[in-house]
Amino acid sequence: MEFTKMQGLGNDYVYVNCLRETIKNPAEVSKFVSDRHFGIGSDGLIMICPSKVADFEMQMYNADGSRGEMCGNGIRCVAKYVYDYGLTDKTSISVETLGGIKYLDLTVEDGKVSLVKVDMGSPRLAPSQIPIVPENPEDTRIIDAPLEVEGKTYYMTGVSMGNPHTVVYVDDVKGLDLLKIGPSFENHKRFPERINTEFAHVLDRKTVEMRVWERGSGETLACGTGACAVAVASILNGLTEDRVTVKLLGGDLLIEWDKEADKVYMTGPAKVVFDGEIDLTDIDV
Ligand SMILES: N[C@@H](CCC[C@H](N)C(=O)O)C(=O)O
Repeated sequence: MEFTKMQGLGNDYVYVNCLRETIKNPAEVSKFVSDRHFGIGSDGLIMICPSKVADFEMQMYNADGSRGEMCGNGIRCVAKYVYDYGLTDKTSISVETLGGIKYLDLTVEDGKVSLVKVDMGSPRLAPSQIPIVPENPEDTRIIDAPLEVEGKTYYMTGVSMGNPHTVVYVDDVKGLDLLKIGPSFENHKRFPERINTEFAHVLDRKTVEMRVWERGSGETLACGTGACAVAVASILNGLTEDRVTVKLLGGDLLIEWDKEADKVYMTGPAKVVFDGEIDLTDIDV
C-alpha cells in the first residue's frame, strides 16, 4: 500500500489515496500502521475516497481501529494532499465526512498548501446529539455540569463537532496525569459512545491552553475538533471572546465562532512528513 504520513500540529495520520488503493479491512490496517514500534507510527488512518456529494470523502480511523466521525487536523491534511498531489486544482473544496460535509479554503504558497481554513459547521449541544447522558432528562445542554471521575468532581461542558467532546477546566494543564485519568473519562458511563476529553485552562479572553485525551488514540499532540469544542465551551461559559487562539502541545489553532451564522471556523497548518509503501499481506484480509 502506498501512503503518505502527514501531520497537523503533531497529530499524525497515515493517509491513503483510495481513489487508487483499496483497503479491505481499514480497522485492522489502522491498528497496524499506527503502532509506533511495529508499524509506521501514527494516531490513526485516513482514507481519501471519491464522493458523490462533495469533492472528496474522508474516512478516518483511530489507532485502536474505531471510526471517528470527524477529524479537524486530518481534514486540513486531506486538503493539502488533494491539492499538492494534483487530485484537484481548486483552492476551495468540499469534503464529505460522517460528521457532515465540510468546506475548506486553502492558502497556497510556492505551489503548495501551507494553511487551511475549515468551515466546521454548527456545534451541537443537545445531550442526545453529543451523546452525553444528562443528569436530568429535561437538560437541553450540558454546561458546567458536575461529573464524578475517580472520586473527584469535575465540571464539564459537552459539545459535538460531528464527534463527541467534553471540556473540563483545570488549573494546571501540564501537571495532569492523563494516562491515569484519560481512560476513566473516555469510558465513563455518561458517554455511551465514549468521548474525546479536553482539559483546558483559560489564559486570557483570547487564549486558552489545552491537552486532549482522544477517544481511540489516547493523548495526542493536538485535536482540531477538540480545539473547536474548547472554544465553543469557553464562549458558552462566558470565559472568552468569539475568536480564540487555542494552544495545544503541538502548536496553535485559531478558532472563531460566528454566532449569527452559527458556524465554527478553524484555521491551521498541514504538513507532509514522508511518503512510503508498506506490505499489508498479513493484515488487510
Ligand atoms: N484528532 C482529531 C479527532 C480524531 C477522532 C477522535 N479521536 C474521535 O474518535 O472522535 C481532530 O483533530 O479532530
